[in-house]
Amino acid sequence: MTMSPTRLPVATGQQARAALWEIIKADRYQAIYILLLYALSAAGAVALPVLLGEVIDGINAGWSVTHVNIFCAAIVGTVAAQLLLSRYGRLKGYQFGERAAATLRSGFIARVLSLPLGTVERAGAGDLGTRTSDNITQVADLLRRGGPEVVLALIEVTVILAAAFIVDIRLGAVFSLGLIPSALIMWWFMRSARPLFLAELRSLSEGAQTLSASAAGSRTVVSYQLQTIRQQKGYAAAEDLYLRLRRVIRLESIAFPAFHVTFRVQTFVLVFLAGWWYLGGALSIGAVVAIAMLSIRMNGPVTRIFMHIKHFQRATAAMARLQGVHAIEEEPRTAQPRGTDLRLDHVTFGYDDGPDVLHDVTLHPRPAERLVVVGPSGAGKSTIARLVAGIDRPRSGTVTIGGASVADVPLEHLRRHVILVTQESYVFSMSVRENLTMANPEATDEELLEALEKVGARWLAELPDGLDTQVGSEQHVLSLAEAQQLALARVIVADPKIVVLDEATGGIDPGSAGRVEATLASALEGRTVIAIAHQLHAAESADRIAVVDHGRIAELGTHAELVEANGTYARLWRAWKGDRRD
Ligand SMILES: Nc1ncnc2c1ncn2[C@@H]1O[C@H](COP(=O)(O)OP(=O)(O)OP(=O)(O)O)[C@@H](O)[C@H]1O
Repeated sequence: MTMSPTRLPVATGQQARAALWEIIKADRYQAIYILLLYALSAAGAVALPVLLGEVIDGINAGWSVTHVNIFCAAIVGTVAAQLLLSRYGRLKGYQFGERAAATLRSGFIARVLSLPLGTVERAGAGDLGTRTSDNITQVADLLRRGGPEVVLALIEVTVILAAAFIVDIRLGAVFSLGLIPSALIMWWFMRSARPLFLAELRSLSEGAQTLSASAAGSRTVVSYQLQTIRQQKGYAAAEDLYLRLRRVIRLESIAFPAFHVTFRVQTFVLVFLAGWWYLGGALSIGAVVAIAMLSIRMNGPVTRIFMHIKHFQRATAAMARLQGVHAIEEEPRTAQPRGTDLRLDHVTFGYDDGPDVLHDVTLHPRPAERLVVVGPSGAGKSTIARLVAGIDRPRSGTVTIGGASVADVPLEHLRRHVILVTQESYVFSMSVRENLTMANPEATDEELLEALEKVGARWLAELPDGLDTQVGSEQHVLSLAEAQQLALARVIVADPKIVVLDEATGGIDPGSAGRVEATLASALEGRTVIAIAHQLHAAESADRIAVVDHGRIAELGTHAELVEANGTYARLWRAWKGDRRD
């Protein structure tokens, strides 16, 4: 279990904004159409005060009733059209946002799936989990709601200012200048909030990481009595998140009131000036009413912009985390194996910057042999399995299949020949059939049933819809043992040349595990099987046994040879036999 993951990178704000812009640009014709709709709707909205001002001035100037009625009908028509346009524009805006969010989501998932497996694994479930859930949701919300709202609001602001200039050029100028302090506060808030939001998101992901690591490794936590340490780590993560959130709230509690006060002051100054000029005879009463209504109307879009800026900043911080995965170096996998001969030669390996955990390991599993790897906990058995499966790459030495470095073989090619089954069997939320055919879409129902039979999955008979039963976390939940049987059946269906079983029957009760392994062994007859085992029941029947100790192959031979040699294996064997007799 890895308790301290290697963080995935985070892109800069500029890269995040550029990536957002690219997503929007991909649907630019729709974007322009929506902008036009917004502009028309905003123009309709500001036409109301301007027309009303005209009517008031017209009444003062002695317009006829018909004249006034025509103007009033025009006002009603404008309001109705504006309402329809704004509804339709919003609908289009949200649809645009949904499409953009879908592009973002699928792009991110595709990128994560193309990353080196070791990198994804070591990033930890918390980091990846928050990126794929919270962070994507934040950006998607911006694209589908916040973004269209801010654009609409900006257009409204521009149109209101333009209308103010039309009503009276001096008032238009005062109105525009009066917005500068509010704009400066907005700018200051944006600059100060971004690092705080980034820190908040990082803290959130680390909290999630701490929780998921404790949950995933709960058995280790309990057996090593680590509950208090893990609990303290959880409290520390929660405390850190609390402090980060407080900083954000403190900033908001300064910026929001400051913004509202400056905005109110400018409205007051504007209306005061308009009144003053009216009293001095420099402005008509219609213009005063129009400017007062425009300044009241300005409150809506400006407040919306300010409210959404917070979401915009949080979303760009989230986008920076999503874009971060693009900064990870690609490992081009282009090697083409000739055959499936597997070899580990003088392999040395260590995790990240840590010390070597494998030293000069040389192992040549023979075609179709069943090689059981045993050894004490932490000796390096699973690490060998990961190297054979191409998840990690050796620091020195080579792991090859058909002469090509395993870590350089394209994954879709490698998975046809080498499959690793670990104790953590994942059940996909789909039918039992789909869970199996993902390994071989051409497999028939008979082959699937046969595979399930071979791994002892008798529970299938009890499922309401047999192979069509939907399984997974939100459907029919399979137990750990059932999930492992499903994973093993998937291997039989995939029919690869090399199978690496890393404690693959660990979740099945010891009585059944031996039986499942025996049937599995016959099902995998003719394949090279490397089985990593804590229990030695499978060792006796293996073709050869490799004993790993302190990252080295300490012994290699048949059961009889190793018992005869009276070394580590013989000791383990005697202890295991003894335990069994007790
Ligand atoms: N992701 C990781 N990051 C850092 N060190 C790791 C990681 N995984 C394993 N190690 C270390 O590498 C060494 C070998 O671990 P490995 O899991 O291969 O041993 P193992 O023989 O399979 O043990 P077990 O039987 O307990 O699973 C151990 O010292 C372990 O702490």
